Amino acid sequence: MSYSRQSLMCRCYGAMKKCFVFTSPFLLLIAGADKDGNLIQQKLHSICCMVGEGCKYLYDVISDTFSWGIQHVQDTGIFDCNGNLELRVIIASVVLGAYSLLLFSYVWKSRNIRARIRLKQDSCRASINDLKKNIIQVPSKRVEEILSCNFQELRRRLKKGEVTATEALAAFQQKALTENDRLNFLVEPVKEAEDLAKDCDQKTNRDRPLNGIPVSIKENYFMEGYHSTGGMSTLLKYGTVKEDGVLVKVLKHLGAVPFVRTNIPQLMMTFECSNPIYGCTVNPYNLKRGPGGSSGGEGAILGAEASILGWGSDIGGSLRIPSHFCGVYCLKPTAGRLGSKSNEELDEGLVQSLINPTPGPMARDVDTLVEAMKAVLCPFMFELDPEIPPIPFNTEVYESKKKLRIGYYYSDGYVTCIPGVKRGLDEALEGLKNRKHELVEFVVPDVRAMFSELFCKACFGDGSEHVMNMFNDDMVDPTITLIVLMHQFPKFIQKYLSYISTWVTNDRVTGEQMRAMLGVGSVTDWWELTGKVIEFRKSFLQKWKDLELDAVVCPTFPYVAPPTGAVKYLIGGVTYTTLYNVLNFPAGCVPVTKVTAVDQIAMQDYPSNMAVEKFIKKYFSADTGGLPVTVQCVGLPYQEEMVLRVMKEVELGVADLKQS
Ligand SMILES: CCCCCCCC/C=C\CCCCCCCC(=O)NCC(=O)O
Repeated sequence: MSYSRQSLMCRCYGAMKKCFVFTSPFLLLIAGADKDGNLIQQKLHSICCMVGEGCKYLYDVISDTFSWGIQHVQDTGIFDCNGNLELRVIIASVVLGAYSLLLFSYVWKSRNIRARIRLKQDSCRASINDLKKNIIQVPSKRVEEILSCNFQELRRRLKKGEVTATEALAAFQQKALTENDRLNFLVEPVKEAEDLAKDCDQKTNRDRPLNGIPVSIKENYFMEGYHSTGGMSTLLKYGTVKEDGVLVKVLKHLGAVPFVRTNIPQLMMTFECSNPIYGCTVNPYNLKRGPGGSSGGEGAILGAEASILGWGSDIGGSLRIPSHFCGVYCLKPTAGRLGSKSNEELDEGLVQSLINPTPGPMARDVDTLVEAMKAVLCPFMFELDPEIPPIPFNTEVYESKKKLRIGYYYSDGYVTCIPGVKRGLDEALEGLKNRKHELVEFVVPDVRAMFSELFCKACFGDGSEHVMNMFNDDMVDPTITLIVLMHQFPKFIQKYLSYISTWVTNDRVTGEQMRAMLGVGSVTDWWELTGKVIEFRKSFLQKWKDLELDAVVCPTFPYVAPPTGAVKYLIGGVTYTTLYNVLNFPAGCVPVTKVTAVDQIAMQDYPSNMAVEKFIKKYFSADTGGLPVTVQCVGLPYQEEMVLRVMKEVELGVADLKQS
């Protein structure tokens, strides 16, 4: 069945269900009264007896509710109950029958969904067990030797034939399987990895830029023969992908060996890495905490040093948040620089063109990111996707020794950063100063309005309708139940709830976000929104130009890895990352420090005015020792090389500080 027919059916079913659920209590009230205002108890009773004893309880509840309802109607005198008794019996039976049908269809559907999920889980488990049984045997000393190499060293050894691609693959497979038992970052291994590695071992292939390098790939990347679901089991129905996406094709062409597919949050629009198909991934530094998302599986596998180069994606922070929580490096390029044909359009209809997602690399040092970008920005990719601007990596910008003028800020004006994050930025700035760069304070514009009025409105412009239709045929992960449940209510109730939530949380952003997720009303509204985004970009750019900045360095996120299950209370933090998606500026993360006991004690002075701050105080005052902190380096659109240069400067600056 086509996507659009499927989507139309879901929409109809959803609308009917909503309509029915909200009107039927009134129909039942009308149907339940006879001319004296008494309930048609006997008749209902006999119907219920026919269905069996089990319904008796239901009948009692309904009957009591009717009695109360009718009494209430009579007391208020607004309904004179002179209708036709038989008609009411029919209405009552129809309503009850329809409820039973709905219940039955719900149970049936849930059964099918569970079966679909179980099937996929079984096949993933079998794949993992298969690899465990058949993994190429490499002596453990050799494995350790390979795993201890950085990217440059591993590439050099592979090129010289000192390490074979097959050995490198086996070493990372072994490490990934071991770490996965602890962290659950694996969706499934890539079955053809061994064949790809064997091919890399041919002498004629050794000069390829990524020859023999094992790479991990986020689940939403298209790979022939694999499902790409974004954690939505409903998308399993469309089967496995028929063709590799652009980046996978490019990586294979360059000699890389994709060896595992990694986990994501359900729908990929939050940063709690959990979904009903593949379960919950945890943080390599603290198993009670999350790795972030949506590229959370990538964060965890790289943080656990079970991969050397990974590929994720980002529309609101999905590369940067897991990098920050797991202490790894990443580059979120300008949306467009690596195209959009690698991992998007999981489902037609989920595409909007105002704020675009982008694929990007994740790694364990800046050099790997640089080499990855140099490699993929190649004629082969420009030919495959002519929409990608054919701009190769600008080595001159990256290697320039020119002193830079760098803007910085400690707060974006909304959620205050915890002490460990502030200290991380202190260290990065000190390192940059020591390397003779000029630092300039930078004040960012209103991020609250940016997040709700621009980011949420753009990403959920259809009032989250398309997404909600997908949930009609899926289980909802507990990490997003609340927000999905809220969308079941009619819009006017959601609006009402949004005002209550502003009042309860003492935070206007929560309510504004809820209203923004109700979408825009018309094409005119969408154009207006587009105008606002353009205006926001223009005025930000002007500020940047006025200060003559080369780059900006700032916190990646206001807090470190949160306990699993806590993200729903901490969403406000995303203003730090979403800002650079709305602007479409490239940004990367560099790990700079880890939370200390002193940082934890300093949490006593953390504000607790808004609910989000209270939750931050609750979750980050203890048990955060040793959790990584990164800083975010930002550049102007299409200046990925400048971002990488600043990242390198931060990396070197912080390393110097630690040595001195
Ligand atoms: C209607 C149900 C939607 C449930 C999703 C929760 C929504 C929370 C609202 C806004 C928060 C935005 C957080 C963004 C996190 C980063 C996501 C991201 O970059 N995804 C893109 C990708 O993975 O490619």
